[in-house]
Amino acid sequence: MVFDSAPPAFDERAPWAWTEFEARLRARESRYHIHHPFNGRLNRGELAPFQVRGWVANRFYYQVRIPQKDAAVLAHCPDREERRRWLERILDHDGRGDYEGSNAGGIEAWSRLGEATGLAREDLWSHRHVQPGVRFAVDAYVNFAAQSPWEEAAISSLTEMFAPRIHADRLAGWPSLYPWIQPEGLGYFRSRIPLATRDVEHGLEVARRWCSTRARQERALEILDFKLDVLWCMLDAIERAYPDDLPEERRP
Ligand SMILES: O=C(O)c1cc(C(=O)O)c2c(n1)C(=O)C(=O)c1cc(C(=O)O)[nH]c1-2
Repeated sequence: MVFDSAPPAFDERAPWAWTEFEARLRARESRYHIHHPFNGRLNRGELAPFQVRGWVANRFYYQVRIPQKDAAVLAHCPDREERRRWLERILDHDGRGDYEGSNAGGIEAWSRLGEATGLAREDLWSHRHVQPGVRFAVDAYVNFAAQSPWEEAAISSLTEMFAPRIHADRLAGWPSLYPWIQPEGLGYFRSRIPLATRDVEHGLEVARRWCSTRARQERALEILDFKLDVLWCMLDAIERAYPDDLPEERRP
């Protein structure tokens, strides 16, 4: 009996075929922050300017930490070709050359979004509006990448499978819903659609190669759930910080 209940010494289950595994990864879209109530209000144009500014200021903390997360991935990656590809992600955010024009990078583009919503540059860059829950969630993501095999960290970036739609929603809706936001500020969302698509292609290649057993495939789904929780917690904290009746003097 003891032998019957002991865990198997090795995983006897066959891995899912790639199409089945990929479909299971993609099905996690149902937990993406696109479905968070705060994102719903944001994209239906229901938020006041101070709530949009609160979202932009808090999300900026994610933006500035992403290249550090990607540097942690690089630090663990022993393969030169893979590092070359991954390095692009850091440059996409930190920029190339000067801080003007189309190569200025995602952080600079997000800071233009901040200015377009009326946030002072100093308010954005000082992170003075960043909520504890946002900081904890984002830092958890960076720490995960710092402590995991690079393939697992690559898999955690696969929430980007679902990001092109959320960026496209903003581009389609915001100009008429929030006419007070200068349209040049939306450049970040436009730039991310092709980059997210390229990143996901690479992330899926890594997942396909790394997840050669059912146990690793299940681990990948857990990792994706963790990252979905990071994004969801960020919006929970932002929603809580900026209720409709927030006193005037505490509004960003
Ligand atoms: O606006 C969004 O909803 C959203 C979501 C995500 C995501 O799914 O993690 C990213 C981004 N934007 C984004 O702009 C971005 O550069 C990015 C990088 C990563 C990552 O995990 O490496 N996710 C995301």
